[in-house]
Amino acid sequence: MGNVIRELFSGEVLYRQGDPSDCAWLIERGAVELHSEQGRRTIVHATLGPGELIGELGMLDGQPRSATATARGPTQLLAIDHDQFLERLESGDSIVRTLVLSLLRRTRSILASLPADHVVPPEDMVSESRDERAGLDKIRLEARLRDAIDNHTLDVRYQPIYDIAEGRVSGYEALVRWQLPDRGAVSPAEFIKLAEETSLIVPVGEYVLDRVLEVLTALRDAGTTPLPSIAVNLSARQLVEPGMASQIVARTQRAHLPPGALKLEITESRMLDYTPVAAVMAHCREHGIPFALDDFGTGYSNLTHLHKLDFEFIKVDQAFARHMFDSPRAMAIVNAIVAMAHGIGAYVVVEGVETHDQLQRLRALGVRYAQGYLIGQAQPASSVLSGEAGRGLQARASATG
Ligand SMILES: Nc1ncnc2c1ncn2[C@@H]1O[C@@H]2COP(=O)(O)O[C@H]2[C@H]1O
Repeated sequence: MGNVIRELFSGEVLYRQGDPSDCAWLIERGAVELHSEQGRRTIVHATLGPGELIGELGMLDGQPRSATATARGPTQLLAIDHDQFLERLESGDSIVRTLVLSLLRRTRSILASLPADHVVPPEDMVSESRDERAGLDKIRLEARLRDAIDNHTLDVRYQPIYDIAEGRVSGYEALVRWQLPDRGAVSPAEFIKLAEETSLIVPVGEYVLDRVLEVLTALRDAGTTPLPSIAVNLSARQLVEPGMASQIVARTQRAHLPPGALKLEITESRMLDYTPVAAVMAHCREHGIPFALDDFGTGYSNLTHLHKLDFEFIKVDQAFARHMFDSPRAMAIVNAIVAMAHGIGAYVVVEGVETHDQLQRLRALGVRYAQGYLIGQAQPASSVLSGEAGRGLQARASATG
């Protein structure tokens, strides 16, 4: 992945007519003039400004650049990745694909037949509908996400998980956070969903995995015993992405970590094809990587998952802990999940634990693990490394235990 954000000085050439096409660009600031040589004449086709795309023709059909692009004044551009765009086009509706490709062919033939002195005035080219603006915003966010991965500005935080039976923090869940200077926090739901639309989700997953393996390795090297486990969230879609599982296994083996140090939490927001997921899970498990089913009891995280796939941990959605005392039904459901989990040899982790009363009740129900604000919020790697992330809160959680 090259530079996602490109700054050009006035007069700098972005590319020349005839150059190979690798990506398109969104103009963020400044202006770009497009011109081509026809015989001895230089024809200026247009000068494009903020919010406009350039280079989309070559990106779409791989033909060489139809014109030379030169910055007029200091200009900032965002790269639109060729592979990601094509993945979207290929996974899109075949009717939309046909229309886009037909428009592309037609545009090329119109451009080829324009009189030599024809200049497209900028106002004729811009018609930003609401849909188009939403598309540009997505392009921007995606480009910045690629930039964040390249420049390591995604933040991984660690939320402690409390082992109720042993009375200590025994592990963490890694949670990825993304802060943009001009936008504030971008919710993981938004950027993970965006990344999942293309294979960009693979480098996001690898990024988090690498940070987690760094923390585990540092803890091990510092002689921390017992070594806490750290869980990484992956969607089943991510897990079956070609090469993902072998990458996970290879990286974990390279780190020489004991079995169980790295866990994977499967989050699911849609229906699954179980066979490939089961195969990948079996492969990881053989290499000492256990699995947790996340958000159990909501959305698509259902009994069929437990029937078809083998999980070592079931994470009960926080809604159940929250309503345990005001709803006997919620309490009965947690109870039933614990009984079921024991029946299939899995441990239960209840999320969203906020009070000592909840913790006490979960202990009485035989729940093994708790996670939530009572135990601790997500904290930086430095607190995990210093032991701080578990210690004080652990004392608090066990105070009434
Ligand atoms: N006549 C034109 N008016 C506006 N933009 C153009 C014109 N001709 C080419 N372009 C843009 O200039 C880009 C040059 O590289 P591409 O051929 O990849 O994609 C082209 C379009 O984005």
